[in-house]
Amino acid sequence: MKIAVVRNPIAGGRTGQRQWAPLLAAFRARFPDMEIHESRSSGDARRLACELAAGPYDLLLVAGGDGTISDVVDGVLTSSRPDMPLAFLPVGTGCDFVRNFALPADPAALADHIANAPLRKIDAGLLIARDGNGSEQRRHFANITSAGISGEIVDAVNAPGRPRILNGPLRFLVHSALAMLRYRPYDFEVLVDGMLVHQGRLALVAIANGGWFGGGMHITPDADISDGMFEVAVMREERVLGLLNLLGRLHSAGHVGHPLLSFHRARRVEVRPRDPARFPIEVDGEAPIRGGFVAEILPGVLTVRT
Ligand SMILES: Nc1ncnc2c1ncn2[C@@H]1O[C@H](COP(=O)(O)OP(=O)(O)OP(=O)(O)O)[C@@H](O)[C@H]1O
Repeated sequence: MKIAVVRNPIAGGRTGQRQWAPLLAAFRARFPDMEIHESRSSGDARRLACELAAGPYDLLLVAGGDGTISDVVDGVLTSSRPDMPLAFLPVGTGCDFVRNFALPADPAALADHIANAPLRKIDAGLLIARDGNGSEQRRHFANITSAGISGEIVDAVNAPGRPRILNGPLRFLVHSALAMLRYRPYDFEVLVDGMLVHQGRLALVAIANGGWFGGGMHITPDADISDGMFEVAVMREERVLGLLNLLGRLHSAGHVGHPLLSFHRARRVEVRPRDPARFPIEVDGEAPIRGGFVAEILPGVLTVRT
């Protein structure tokens, strides 16, 4: 099997560096001809994946976190070979997307698993957004697109130019707390397959292919990456304390059944904010866009070996 690895050398920070050496050794032992290609800047994994998908490979192995997987998925799906098989080496801070697969933690076991796993098809999402100038942006995503307080947190965590005194989970925690202190609910409409399911003040809407975001928060426990549908969670909490309480329950999925939450299944979701300029969207843990958007499920477009 001819394998090209797309590696983000900064994914996971110092922990990611430590995880990489044993992974590399185990995969080199299993696949001696494996090639390694490193992303050079933010978003560069997208270019690499697009180029490598057109190359003589049987598999692209993504070594990175959710942002890297998202870039690679967008690169492959916009390449000349969108059915290029993908597999994942989790080296990141949150690594939420890979939680949808029961991957072995041990590097040698993971290499064996990938060598023997069958190819299968899973869904991906397509985000279509309009920026302040009205120009359209399209972006594929692997896991979850969400907007509201989550967009604000991810925006703050990833903001360029912020001193990186804090790293990894602690950085996420501090920025979450700061975003909560500043919290004002967002005013928007959510349409699910053309039906208005909410209009007014919301904390968060999550449009999910997979089940987890925010480093292990099980926001959409019923999400299935191969059912051809999004699972949509709408959170209507307006008070900071109530929101903290709800977010605190997410890791154990203890939010399900809460009166201020509703879940929907859909192929197409439209989100229309009253104030697009104050409306950060996060896509697979990155915050590239602001404003209103449409998300469409693309059933079975990704080929994975997991
Ligand atoms: N060479 C590079 N230099 C700087 N940034 C890079 C480079 N390569 C990729 N990136 C960017 O690094 C960011 C973080 O990557 P990634 O999301 O994979 O890791 P993570 O944040 O540690 O993990 P997770 O998203 O699972 O929490 C992404 O926005 C990606 O575009």
